[in-house]
Amino acid sequence: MFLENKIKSAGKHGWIEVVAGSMFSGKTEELLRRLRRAKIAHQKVEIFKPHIDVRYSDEEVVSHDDNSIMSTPVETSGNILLLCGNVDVVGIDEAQFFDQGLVQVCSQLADQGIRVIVAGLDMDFKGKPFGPMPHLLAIAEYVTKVHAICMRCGDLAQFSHRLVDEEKLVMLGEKVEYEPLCRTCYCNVNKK
Ligand SMILES: Nc1ncnc2c1ncn2[C@@H]1O[C@H](COP(=O)(O)OP(=O)(O)O)[C@@H](O)[C@H]1O
Ligand SMILES: Cc1cn([C@H]2C[C@H](O)[C@@H](COP(=O)(O)O)O2)c(=O)[nH]c1=O
Ligand SMILES: [Zn+2]
Repeated sequence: MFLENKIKSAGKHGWIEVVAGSMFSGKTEELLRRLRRAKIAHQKVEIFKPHIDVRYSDEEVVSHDDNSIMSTPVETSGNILLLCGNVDVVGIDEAQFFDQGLVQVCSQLADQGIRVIVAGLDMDFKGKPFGPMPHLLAIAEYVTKVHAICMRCGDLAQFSHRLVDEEKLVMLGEKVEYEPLCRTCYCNVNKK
């Protein structure tokens, strides 16, 4: 459970929160939970996602459990800065798909007094750090690593194993294309 500071009583200072983990680990659910609570607190919230993420909806951030919130799809991280006038909280989903400029954008927003909440895959299907996520994890004030359930053994999973024969880094997908695995099961499937 993440406990929010009170933006108003603490004065105008910003910070970066990162929610990271494998696919199906609850990143989007946790992002939505934090954003809904900010809205309940009457804070002005803007939510962004990369324009390529159109799995469930063009304009919404949608979790695997079908919870959703309206968002603005953007082509580059720079567009986020242009769309953040007078906001208290900025939410960004699928951060791994953004360009490296997202790091500077998040820093700038936090420096301006905005609470920035970023959710994304920390590793790609090869187990390598994904896009701007490692840098964001390094500079964030608060980091939450969430875990899925391993589809082979029921342990905690931190890897996203690709089930189809495709080598390109970006390939949108769901349960047909990916399964979350623990370290032992991920090592076993990659030995074969
Ligand atoms: N193997 C799994 N481990 C955990 N949750 C799973 C799994 N498969 C499906 N889910 C569902 O996915 C939900 C999390 O969805 P979501 O927040 O969209 O995850 P993420 O954004 O990390 O991919 C869980 O609440 C659960 O109902
Ligand atoms: C591991 C991995 C994933 N992807 C894609 C697959 C999904 O469309 C998203 C992740 O969505 P989620 O909300 O975290 O479930 O990313 C990819 O393109 N490349 C990869 O290596
Ligand atoms: Zn396992």
